Amino acid sequence: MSIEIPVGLTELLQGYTVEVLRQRPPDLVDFAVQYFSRLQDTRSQDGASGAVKLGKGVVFDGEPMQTESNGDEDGSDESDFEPPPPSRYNRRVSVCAEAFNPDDDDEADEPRVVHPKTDEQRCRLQDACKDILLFKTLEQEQFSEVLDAMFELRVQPQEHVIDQGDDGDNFYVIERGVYDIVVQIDGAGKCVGQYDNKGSFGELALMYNTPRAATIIATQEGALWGLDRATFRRLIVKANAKKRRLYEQFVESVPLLKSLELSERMKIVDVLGIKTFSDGERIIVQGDRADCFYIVESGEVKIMMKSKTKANQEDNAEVEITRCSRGQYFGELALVTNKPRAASAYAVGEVKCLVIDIQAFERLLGSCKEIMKRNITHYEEQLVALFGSSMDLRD
Ligand SMILES: Nc1ncnc2c1ncn2[C@@H]1O[C@@H]2COP(=O)(O)O[C@H]2[C@H]1O
Ligand SMILES: Nc1ncnc2c1ncn2[C@@H]1O[C@@H]2COP(=O)(O)O[C@H]2[C@H]1O
Repeated sequence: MSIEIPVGLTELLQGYTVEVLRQRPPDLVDFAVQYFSRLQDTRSQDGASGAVKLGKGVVFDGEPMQTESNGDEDGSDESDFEPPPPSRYNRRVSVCAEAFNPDDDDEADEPRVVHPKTDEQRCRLQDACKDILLFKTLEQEQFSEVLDAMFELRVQPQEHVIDQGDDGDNFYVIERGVYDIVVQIDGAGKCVGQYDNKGSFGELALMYNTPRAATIIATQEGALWGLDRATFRRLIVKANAKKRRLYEQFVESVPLLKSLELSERMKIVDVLGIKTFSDGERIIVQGDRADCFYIVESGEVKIMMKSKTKANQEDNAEVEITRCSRGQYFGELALVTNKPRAASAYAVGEVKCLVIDIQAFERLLGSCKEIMKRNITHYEEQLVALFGSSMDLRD
């Protein structure tokens, strides 16, 4: 007997499930009542009759729905659609309303945003974006769309690029400059980190429809590339939905992450990038400054350290310390101790790693640091066994 699934049922339940995972309400039934009542209210406000439009309308932590115009009314041609760069001084003032619904196909109809660039600008933009983890899971065509939509902006010392609590307007990629990350803790602003001439910020408010989670202040004159909220949601959030499907299960199986809540693991999936390395490629260089953390998804990684024995020190020989395979992590030590990389890492055969940047590591893996710290003792024992002398790996 074949069962016919009513049109809209999958989307309806998916929307509800995503909200549950996002908000983790204590009572699922109460939450369902609230969710579906709001959905119905939104539908009647919209005068919607047939298919249920999920996601865009149901908000629990904000105000009623505010849909973005698709800008198509004037019938303008995609290719000559050229909006002015969204202004940082002209922020959305209401709490943004779209719920997290990456599978909403309607966004595919929104006009493509294009900010024309000179060859010189495009070169600088490509260089700034080459290591941005959130872009690593985009198809080539989507990545080109993102680059087309980005716009350049200059910032002055002490300028606030983002203020905590504001609505999210843009995502930013750093071309140059140093930026403090300031978070309000117990009523006082605390600098919790810094971006130093690379990286990106401003993704959280756009991904989860939440107010900005930190204030970002330029400490010197700098240059940024902005990506508007609509393009970010249409391309990056959508690619993230695919990433969740691909990596959720794997991330569940990583021993280090077992102690985290499901929603925390999903947040890790949302911000991670995927990098592949060919046989023999150096992934980490001993002595370098650290800016990310790795989990092996496939293949094997060889950890090598410059020898500490006198005889070998002269020819600077590297000694193999250990290998990491699927589900194991490396590159955490320098992030935990604030020291340079303690060893080098090389791909053995083709290797695929999940990569998490230092800011996301600090924000999302804080509670795993104890496990990592305990492992340092094991590292020290390994080094004693290999080199015959102890080494101080701690901060
Ligand atoms: N510890 C942190 N807490 C919150 N946001 C952070 C932190 N470190 C970096 N950020 C970035 O600061 C940004 C502020 O705006 P968003 O909340 O949109 O996205 C945030 C992150 O990209
Ligand atoms: N015995 C060891 N000593 C130091 N690093 C090790 C050892 N075994 C594995 N590693 C990994 O090698 C990585 C090199 O970069 P990090 O210092 O950031 O983090 C290090 C650890 O993750």
